[in-house]
Amino acid sequence: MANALFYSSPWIDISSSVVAAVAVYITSLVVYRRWFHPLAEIPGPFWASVTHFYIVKYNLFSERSQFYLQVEKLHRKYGPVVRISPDEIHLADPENYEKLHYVGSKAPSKAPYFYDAFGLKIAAFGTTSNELHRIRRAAISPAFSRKAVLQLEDIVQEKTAKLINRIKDLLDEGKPVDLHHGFRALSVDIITDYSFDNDYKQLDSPTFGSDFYEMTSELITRGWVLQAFPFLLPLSDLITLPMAKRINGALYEFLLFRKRCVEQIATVKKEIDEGRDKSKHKTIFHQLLDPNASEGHVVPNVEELTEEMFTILTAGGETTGHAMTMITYYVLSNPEIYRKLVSELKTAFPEKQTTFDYLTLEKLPYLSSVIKEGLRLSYGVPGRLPRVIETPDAIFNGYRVPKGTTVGMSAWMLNRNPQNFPEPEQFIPERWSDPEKSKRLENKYFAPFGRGSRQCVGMHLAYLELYIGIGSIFRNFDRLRVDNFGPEDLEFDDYFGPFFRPTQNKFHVALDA
Ligand code: HEM
Repeated sequence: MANALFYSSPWIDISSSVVAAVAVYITSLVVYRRWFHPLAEIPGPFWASVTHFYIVKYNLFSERSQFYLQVEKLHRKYGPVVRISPDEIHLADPENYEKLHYVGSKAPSKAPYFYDAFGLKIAAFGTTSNELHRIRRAAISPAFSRKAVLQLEDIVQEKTAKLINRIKDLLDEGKPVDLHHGFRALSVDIITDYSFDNDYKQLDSPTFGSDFYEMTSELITRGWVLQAFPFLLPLSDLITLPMAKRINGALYEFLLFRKRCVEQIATVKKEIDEGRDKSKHKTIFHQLLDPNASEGHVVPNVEELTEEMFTILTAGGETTGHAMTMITYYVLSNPEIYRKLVSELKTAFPEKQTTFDYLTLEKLPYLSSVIKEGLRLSYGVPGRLPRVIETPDAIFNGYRVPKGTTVGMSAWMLNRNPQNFPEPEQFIPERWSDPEKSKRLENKYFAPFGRGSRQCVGMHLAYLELYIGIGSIFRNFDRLRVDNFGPEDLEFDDYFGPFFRPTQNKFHVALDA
């Protein structure tokens, strides 16, 4: 009797029907995605063709976030075009880079599923609409032109001299110097001085502001969580400072940092509006708030300013600091390269001095080759930059790819292509010494700052910092050695930028005996 009741329960009938309907839906979806989808012909693993969780698995549920390495393995197995999710493909052939990254209203746009997770939808970096990007980019570009950036040279010189003095003091005391954090402190102090005329003084901190780096590293990992579960994004906006304090220390520090940015923006804007501004130099704000900054310049509102500033502070610190760290590591690990670089700098600047002018530095051929090779091997943004095809069809290596498909290429693969960079894992500045060959590589096969309309806006500033930072270090110190850091410590996780684990040794230098 009880069994009869059980079997005839309407709830059981409904739930069985729901389960059956879900099973039919999932099966049909899998069959469609794998065999009937417009990308069905594109090779790749079965699971990648049927579910987006193929990528999520590598980003979130693996020991390390190294999907960029998995993509490399897939290309080795399946060829130059690989399907990495139901509606996304990845390309390995460098010839495709300029088909994907160019200037124009029909150029592939940034993929919303990927970039919305950064929570910066109205900033030049985060916006996925080409039209909105054109407006946002026009607002910030004048502040980062080569001309505008050259006016900043004094700031870069002053901060670099400060770092050099800190290094000298520590070496005199017989202590190793933490250049992993030292270079990041340099970039953060430069960008905050440039932005607010008020730097974060990380170069004065005994640890070079390592807590700021720890906070960024801890929080950056959450980007992939928000990408996998986008419904969490609006919820994360509801977290207040007191709530964050209870939930997670890094989150609390991050919200404080964001609050501080907003307050600084409000103060600077008010001072400029009321004519009380006493800045020592023209900041990014002066540029952004000046309606005559450039033709057609639209002054951003406070919300837009906040997002732009926040992007600039986070994009401008870690990337350049990381490149300087890697360049210094590779030079010190190769005695012949170290000797050649120091010799070129000594010839150009016979006297030891505190400032080394940029216009002279950027003309030094060996230093330029060292910087290019360092940018190649530091992989500023190592993983793919996913773009959505905006034209009816695109063709990559013979495969027809319809409008709306997400297509990506990565610096990790581009910079290690053995046809363009033989012995790709070796640091060989000489590969850039022939001007014609170097130009060909730079024009077509090398894009550390991206390419096209979404190319890095901070590129001129980054070069200014790299030339002055690297030039000053190696003109001042010709007897450094790497301290307790080896090739195994170079392995990184991809959280849009390359990040090292807390357990890995950080790059330190000491005086050679
Ligand atoms: C060595 C240093 C740097 C490297 C390797 C680098 C690399 C890149 C790359 C690859 C992109 C394209 C990202 C994408 O398509 O999603 C990018 C964009 C961007 N970078 Fe940099 N960057 C560096 C320094 C800087 C600096 C110093 C700043 C700040 C002033 C900055 C601000 C930005 C911004 C705002 C964008 C977005 C541009 C847009 O979409 O219009 N970067 N960067």
